[in-house]
Amino acid sequence: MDNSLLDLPTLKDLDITRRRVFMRVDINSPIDPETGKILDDRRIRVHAKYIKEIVDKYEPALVIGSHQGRPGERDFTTLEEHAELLSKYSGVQVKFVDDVMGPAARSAISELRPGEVLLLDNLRLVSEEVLEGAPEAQSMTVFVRRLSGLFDYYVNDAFATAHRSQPSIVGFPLVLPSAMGPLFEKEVIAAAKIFSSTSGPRIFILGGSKVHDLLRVIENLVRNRLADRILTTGLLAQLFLVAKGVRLGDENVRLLEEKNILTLIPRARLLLMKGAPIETPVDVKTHNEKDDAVENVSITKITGVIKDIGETTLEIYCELIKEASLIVMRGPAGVIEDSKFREGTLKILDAVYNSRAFVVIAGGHLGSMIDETKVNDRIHVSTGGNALLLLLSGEELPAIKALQMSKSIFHGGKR
Ligand SMILES: Nc1ncnc2c1ncn2[C@@H]1O[C@H](COP(=O)(O)OP(=O)(O)O)[C@@H](O)[C@H]1O
Ligand SMILES: O=C(OP(=O)(O)O)[C@H](O)COP(=O)(O)O
Repeated sequence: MDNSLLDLPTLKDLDITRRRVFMRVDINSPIDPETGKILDDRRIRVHAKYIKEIVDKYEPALVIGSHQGRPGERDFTTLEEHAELLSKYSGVQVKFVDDVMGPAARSAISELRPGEVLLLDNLRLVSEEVLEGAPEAQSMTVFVRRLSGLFDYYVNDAFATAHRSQPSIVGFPLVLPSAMGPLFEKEVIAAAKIFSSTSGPRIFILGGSKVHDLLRVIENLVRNRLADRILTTGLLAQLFLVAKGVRLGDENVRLLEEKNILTLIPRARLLLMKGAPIETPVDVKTHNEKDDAVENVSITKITGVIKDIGETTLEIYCELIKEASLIVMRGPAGVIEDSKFREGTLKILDAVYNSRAFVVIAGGHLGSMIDETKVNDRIHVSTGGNALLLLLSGEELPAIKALQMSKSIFHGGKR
């Protein structure tokens, strides 16, 4: 990893005391698909602590923005509950406006006084925020042009979204003096130490549902020879099973098709043919919706919808985990929203806690499954998922590039 990351501008390089600040955070959280309520508020708790510190130290008029889910997905919600939880955990009253850049948001921002905090609604309610583009183009969006004039400074504390080249991440740094926030800084410092702290087998346990990002991570890991073993779980495992010629059954293939994952098969096959150290499950837990039955089946005899990795796979993966000196785990092994399919993730986490390895646990859903009492100096729990993995695997993250551009445009920043 590039050590120049540690030269990114920080809050010490700006003078935000009692000034107007727009801070991008990532309080994107797992959501109960039935009730729309937040299932786990770990990211909110972490950000609340830093928001309190910033308010106490600098008393800015602090406007916070975050996304939640993606349009069209069931976790795409408004941020009202997030504001309540931020207030509860920070002890600072966090106002909420159900608008992003319209008249209601702009007047709430203008009326905000030093020492007060306002949360805007889900930034992805603005269609421009969902599109990726170069920083120069994003700085010209209506979104950035409408809001930037209302602020003196921009702070990016959304490390977990640092891999998205979206306006709230890369647009504002080009038009406002900018810095990374305290959580972003902590994550970058921790990431810089990860590979230097180990020698010996490096095992990546990769799962969850964001398969496009993960395939890019795996390609980088393989190209840069950073992984000795990659244990796949979740929807990622299904991609590699299909790439190996395993028949998953119509229901599972349909889900992969809906998520546009089947288009990735040629790239997955190429990795396998190159001899990439990618392991796939030998059995899975399936759910049969007709009779609500849960079965543990071999991958040669799959019926029903795959919801978790199977028992034999767990035994093998847990055995392999014992060999590791570095473990990077990202994404749950199964559909953890349903308690019947949490076992794979929980048992792997247990093996990881009990290993001798230096451990990195990355991402929102996985973070929600950790047992905080097991976390010690050997275990780094990152708020970032794919952002951290892309950084570790050698990519330049758009958020970091934009902060570097900002530093050269505004010469470090003080206004
Ligand atoms: N076999 C599976 N089928 C469908 N979804 C899965 C499967 N395994 C895991 N998932 C889903 O992956 C999602 C979490 O993935 P992701 O967002 O990539 O993780 P994180 O938030 O930790 O970065 C969860 O909503 C979970 O239901
Ligand atoms: O949860 C996130 O990423 P992650 O699943 O890689 O941890 C971030 O909030 C980014 O969300 P996105 O992948 O919808 O851009």
